[in-house]
Amino acid sequence: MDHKLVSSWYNHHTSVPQSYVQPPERRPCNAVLSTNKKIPVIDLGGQDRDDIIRNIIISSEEYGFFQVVNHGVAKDLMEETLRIFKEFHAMPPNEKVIESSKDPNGSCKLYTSSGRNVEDVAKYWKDSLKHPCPPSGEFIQYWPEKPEGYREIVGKYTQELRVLGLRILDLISEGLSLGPNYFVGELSENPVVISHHYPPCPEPSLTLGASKHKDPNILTILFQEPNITALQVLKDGAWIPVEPIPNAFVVNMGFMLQVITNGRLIGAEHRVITNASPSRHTIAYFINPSKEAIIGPAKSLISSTSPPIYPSMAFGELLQNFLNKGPYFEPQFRL
Ligand SMILES: O=C(O)CCC(=O)C(=O)O
Ligand SMILES: [Fe+2]
Repeated sequence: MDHKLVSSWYNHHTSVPQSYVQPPERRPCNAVLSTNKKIPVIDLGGQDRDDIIRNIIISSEEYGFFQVVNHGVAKDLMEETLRIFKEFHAMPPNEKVIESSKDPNGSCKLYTSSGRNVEDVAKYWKDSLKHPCPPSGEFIQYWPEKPEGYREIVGKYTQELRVLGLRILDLISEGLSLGPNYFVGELSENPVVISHHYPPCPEPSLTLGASKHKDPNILTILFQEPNITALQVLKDGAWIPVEPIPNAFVVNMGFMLQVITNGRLIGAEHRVITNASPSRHTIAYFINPSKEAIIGPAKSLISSTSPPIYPSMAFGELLQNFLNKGPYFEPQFRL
């Protein structure tokens, strides 16, 4: 694995290897960019709870994305966590492999490109470290021990992100009248954290850091490094760049939330472009259900005038279908 990591070889190249060149229709240089739309920003510290809920629902219906400020996660903890992940990706390749291979069952994983067994038409300019981070503390013995302080800092960060995630889901369930604690328990039991590293790329116009995709989960909370714009959200055929705001988080709905809300909130498609410099790091916190949790339209959202548009299925099975069939899955899955 170590020689395959983009970070291990990118600085020996002045052009991108052919296997990283995207087909013309996917290249950032041929993309239509949105000129007048912006991802909404929501102040979670605002006084008017109803107003916050209204903004969250409108943004989730319209964009499937919003950014949050005054979210309650300490700036120092965000910076510390970003620092520790940056240090991880800067370690020698063999050390990164050792630190991320402690679980024989592979719960903690260091991968490059999409991490899928079957590659897409072209590879992606990215290395990622991924592991579960459940509130029970299970799996922590398989997390990296280096850089020093990793487990303590990432443990603290993921606990705080869980609090924030459940708070946002609570506001969503109130906004949609799903009833209290709708997402507490099996719908949010299996969170995962991924630290993405997008090294500098000599030909950003030809490459992508991550493909166009919907997240296959309930909700994602992303911390992106300031000053580098690379995340783009697809709306009405044009890409909206998600400008980083210092100390803000980007929040997006996953496909499972789209199903639960019977298509009312959208799991928007998004992708990541590359930059000539500097390198970019992001931290994605994914709220995932347990494998057995049944994902289907919430009963309170369906009626004779609003029938279910999706069937119900165990998360494990739904995820497999979603990952195996890719973009063809969603139209097939509709009732
Ligand atoms: O790194 C980013 O900007 C986005 C990552 C992402 O979309 C994901 O992990 O699903
Ligand atoms: Fe994503």
